[in-house]
Amino acid sequence: MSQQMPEQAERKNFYEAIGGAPAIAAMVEQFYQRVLADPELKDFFTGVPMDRLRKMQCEFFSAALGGPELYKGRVIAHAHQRLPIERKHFQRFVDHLFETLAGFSLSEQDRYEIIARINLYAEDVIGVGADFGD
Ligand code: HEM
Repeated sequence: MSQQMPEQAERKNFYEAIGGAPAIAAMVEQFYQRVLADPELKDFFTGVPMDRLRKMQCEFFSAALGGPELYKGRVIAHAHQRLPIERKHFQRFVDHLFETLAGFSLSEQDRYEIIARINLYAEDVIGVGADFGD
């Protein structure tokens, strides 16, 4: 095989691509500025200690993007189980993440791949405490 795809052949380490721990911290900071400025989302965070949440999110994103930090927070489903988060809230949250990532050294494809990873948690976050339908 003469053709190789060095970056695509293995699961890409986005943690390195984005610029490691300092970039993750800056990204999380900018991300929550957006989330807390969103009238559809900000009320979810009333009374939440944001310093702890930012720290937890730094750990979470580092781990999710292939970095060395361990996520030491609660299981994602447990952390959100009392919150009435609907799909539309989740979508806005992810849209803010996508927009925030645009300010970092990632291609558009990288950003879509990161969003795809984060979307894996949708069912853990949405509706656990909101929708007892059927
Ligand atoms: C994939 C999407 C999401 C991920 C990966 C995520 C991740 C996290 C993490 C790591 C924590 C900290 C857990 C801990 O304190 O141990 C947390 C807490 C929290 N998240 Fe999310 N989250 C997501 C979506 C959302 C959405 C859509 C909302 C609301 C619109 C939301 C609202 C909150 C709130 C209010 C807390 C604090 C809960 C508390 O301290 O009781 N999250 N989330």
